[in-house]
Amino acid sequence: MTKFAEVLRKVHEMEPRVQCITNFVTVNDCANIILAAGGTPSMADHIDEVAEALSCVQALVCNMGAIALTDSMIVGGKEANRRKIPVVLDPVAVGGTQLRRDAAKRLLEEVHFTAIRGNASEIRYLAGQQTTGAGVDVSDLDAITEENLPEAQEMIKNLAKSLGTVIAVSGVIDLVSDGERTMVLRNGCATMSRITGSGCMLTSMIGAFVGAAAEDPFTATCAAMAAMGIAGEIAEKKRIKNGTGNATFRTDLIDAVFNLTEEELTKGARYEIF
Ligand SMILES: Nc1ncnc2c1ncn2[C@@H]1O[C@H](COP(=O)(O)OP(=O)(O)O)[C@@H](O)[C@H]1O
Ligand SMILES: Cc1ncsc1CCOP(=O)(O)O
Ligand SMILES: [Mg+2]
Repeated sequence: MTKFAEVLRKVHEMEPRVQCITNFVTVNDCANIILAAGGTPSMADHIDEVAEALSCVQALVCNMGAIALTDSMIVGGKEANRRKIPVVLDPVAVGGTQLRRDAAKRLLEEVHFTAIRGNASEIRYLAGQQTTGAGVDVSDLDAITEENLPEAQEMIKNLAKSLGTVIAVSGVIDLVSDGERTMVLRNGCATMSRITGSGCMLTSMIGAFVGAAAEDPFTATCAAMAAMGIAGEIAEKKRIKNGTGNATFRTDLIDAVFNLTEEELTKGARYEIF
């Protein structure tokens, strides 16, 4: 069995509780994907309860889609740091508005994140690059391609080093780096970008995986990226077979995570490590 399978087994055995401060667009999907992966979600996000609620969780996920809850994320993130609970950030549309740029600056100054997962526009913005972000989605100009892969690998490696965190970029090609190791993953399918929430769900799953395998957040993040991509491929096969659309795909994606076996994860993961 691979290390990915070991991480999945830990998630199933530990059933980590993952607290999410997240947006109202995809909150239900985030809760269900954590359950599908074997964890337990807690959506406590009020500033007056967020720190106290952390007393019984294994990971905190801060999703900037909930931009009005930035203060809750800072209070919760600091308390999680104090308790040595991993914190994962999803920098939704981070370069898009001044409010989000300021929020990201505050979050990165005040909270140490174990992992940050975004699309290429979001991660390139955090790396200080000029971006052409299209709201919550990646812009074509920022996307990671076979042509710009060496540059993108260098970019996330440097960002991971400078922030002391695991950086994960999702898209057609996924990349993960902790500043030393960098993994390129090639799972998933285009329909994943035709539902809202695949990114938020992935970040929530990283929360569950990092919560269960806190000793190796790089491998835990890679395992979550591979698991989500393979689940997307399983859901896509069903969609093509049954002629269904994006609404059923969303349900099938969650089902595929629920039913994902260690063997499927081991055999299905397409990755290279650098
Ligand atoms: N065209 C694609 N081909 C393969 N996988 C994709 C594609 N678009 C998105 N994904 C997958 O969908 C998930 C969400 O990624 P992404 O769409 O980049 O996030 P976001 O919704 O935050 O922009 C990831 O698992 C990613 O690998
Ligand atoms: C549409 C939208 N608007 C604010 S948050 C959000 C959800 C973004 O979800 P994802 O990045 O997972 O598609
Ligand atoms: Mg997103």
